[in-house]
Amino acid sequence: MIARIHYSNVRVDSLREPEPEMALTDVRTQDEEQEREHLAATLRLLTEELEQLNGSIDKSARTIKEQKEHMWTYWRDMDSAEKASFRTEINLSVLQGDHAVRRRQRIARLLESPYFGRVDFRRSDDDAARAYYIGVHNLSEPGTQEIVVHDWRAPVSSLYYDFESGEARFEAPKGTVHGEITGKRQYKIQGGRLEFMFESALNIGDDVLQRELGRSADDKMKNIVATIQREQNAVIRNETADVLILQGVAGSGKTSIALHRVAFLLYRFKDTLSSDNVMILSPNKVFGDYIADVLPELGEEQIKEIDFDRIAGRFLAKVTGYETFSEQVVKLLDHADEAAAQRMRYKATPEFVSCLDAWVTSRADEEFLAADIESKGTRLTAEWVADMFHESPGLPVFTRLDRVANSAVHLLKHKVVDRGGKWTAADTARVRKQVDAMFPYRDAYAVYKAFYDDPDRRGLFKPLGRKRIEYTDVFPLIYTMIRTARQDTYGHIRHLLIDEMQDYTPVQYAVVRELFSCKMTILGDANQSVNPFSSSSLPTIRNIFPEADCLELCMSYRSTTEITEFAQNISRNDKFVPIERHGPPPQVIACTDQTARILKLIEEHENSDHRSLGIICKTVAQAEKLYGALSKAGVGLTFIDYDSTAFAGGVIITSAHISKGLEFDEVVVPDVDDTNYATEIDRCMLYIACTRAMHELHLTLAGPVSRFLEFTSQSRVA
Ligand SMILES: Nc1ncnc2c1ncn2[C@@H]1O[C@H](COP(=O)(O)OP(=O)(O)OP(=O)(O)O)[C@@H](O)[C@H]1O
Repeated sequence: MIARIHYSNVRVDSLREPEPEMALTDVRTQDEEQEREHLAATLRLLTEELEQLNGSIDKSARTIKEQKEHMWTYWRDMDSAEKASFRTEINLSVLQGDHAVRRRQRIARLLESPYFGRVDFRRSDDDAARAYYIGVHNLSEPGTQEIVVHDWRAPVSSLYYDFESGEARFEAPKGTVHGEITGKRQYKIQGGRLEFMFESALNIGDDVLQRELGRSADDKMKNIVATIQREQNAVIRNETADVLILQGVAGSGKTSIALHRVAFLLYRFKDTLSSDNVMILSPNKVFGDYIADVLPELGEEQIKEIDFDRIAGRFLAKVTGYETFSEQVVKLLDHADEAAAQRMRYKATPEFVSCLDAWVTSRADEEFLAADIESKGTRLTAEWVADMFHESPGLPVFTRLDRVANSAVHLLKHKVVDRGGKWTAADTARVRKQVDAMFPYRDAYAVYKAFYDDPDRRGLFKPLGRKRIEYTDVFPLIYTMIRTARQDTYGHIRHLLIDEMQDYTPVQYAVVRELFSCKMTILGDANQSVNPFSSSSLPTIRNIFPEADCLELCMSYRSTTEITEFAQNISRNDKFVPIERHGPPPQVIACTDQTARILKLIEEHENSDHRSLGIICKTVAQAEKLYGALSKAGVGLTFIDYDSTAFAGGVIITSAHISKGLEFDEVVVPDVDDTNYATEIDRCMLYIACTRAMHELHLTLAGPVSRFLEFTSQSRVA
């Protein structure tokens, strides 16, 4: 085995300098031959490791079974120390078994494709270059511990992503290693077979990237380790930022990169960070399902997910009913009433957060009125109460009131009992009532409501009937709850990912800051807001996190040049750099019977090589109606609405809002007439819908074309 591995770690300088009389094709053949042998040797090593792991997993299972049988047989005769020691032994065996199972999963992945790249690097203090093969996981030769495949996250692997031929360096644990890259190769290995190999002196070769981008969409997001680009690598490997803000145009790989960043951080800080300590704040459950495979593919456990609706549920379930974000978006798409828009705009500013914060915190000083507390002939003076209350100025007001009440109950109860009296639960309740009466508000809801009594703010709080508040009040109210009473936080989370950052307001960020005191990666695209009245711009988010590192991704990878240029005409972003990849131009199809035309597009799709088609309507109601019509015609398609939890392949029908973050080989956008797409929010939806397409985009309409598509007047088809 050792000899095989030594052979495979062939010194590449000998490969690079062919004998003068050798023809180039001979060198290529020789290179390919050596690569095939290297692959075969690596696969042998993996197979041996797999067999060994299978053996140790079987052994672990047998040991656990025997240990359990032994424990049950002698359980009665064991003392508690023996029982505890037995349990520890079994737990240890289970842990070892789990570890071996995880390792086996990694080996199985490597057997499928052991590596995707190689970089030949000569250290400055070395005469010859050495080949470093790079894959999804590490693989070492068991005898020598020599690394045969380097994990893509290892320090040396950054050479592959960051440098072209020539001078290069990487950060090793002992300091910077300088040297020279003498060659780079990329491989496509599938099912253990070398399908192709590229020599690439430059950055991760265009050829491989083009092949990857030209592929059909999967029903799950896939990992991109083989083709991570340099600017993306900078985001993934940033170890220093406590908060990292990533602004990226549609399709620039923000979500992919954020997940790869998590995998990198889990590897880099494996002693202090585990997947249990990382959470993603995602826009919805369908999106959560779509991204669910990326981390497991990279050999990491899936991370927990949360969304703002669930945070709202946790706080408000017992307080009040409330409108959800999606209900707000639906309402806005239906009809944006100016007064509601004004309320949203007002509550979407950083000034609103400061103003609410100042008002809530000053309530304790301005409105708490200490009074005597009396119970069963015993009394605590107002001075005592005031001293007690002012002893903890840093605590939220209701927590301070609780402290006063608890201390008062404690003291009074002792006095009464010392005198031979009795103290009951009703006495405790009476004391609490007296303390509560010293502050004019019963709870956070009352405090929040009173904030709008100020003449300047009248009319800005408008509940939706009894016991139901607008979405725009949900997070201000939760913020008030946090500022007025102690709340449980997500203390165990050490890294939080926030996707779709533009959709969250400063007060939502204020809530996040209170609940998560951890490092964060915040990503989004200002052009993909779904609520123009309350979206946050990059400068706004930067102001909320002044300590953040801000990075930007401008190259878009998802769509063909034709689709990205089309989408740019709907909503321009001058920083946008489309990748050079061509396909058919988007079609705007004017027709009298859109359903019939869409049925024809579905039929064409089913006869094509494409795997997914997204029919993206402006609203969920429109999607549901069209779903009914298409299903009636016998088409098999999946309707996704706000309650859906899973993302499937094939033909999908949904709304633009729900399609955020998803992608399809082909997209159909129905009803692109000027009644349906007329307002700013409609423009956002149209942009989101069009940018979901990877290879083909079709838009259908039956009336005058939307004002946002006037640029297509020359190219419409009937
Ligand atoms: N370096 C890369 N190599 C291969 N594919 C890439 C690369 N970067 C991005 N992609 C692909 O581009 C597509 C878009 O990626 P992703 O969904 O992460 O982008 P995004 O910026 O979050 O998009 P959006 O904001 O529009 O939802 C995906 O198919 C992803 O695999």
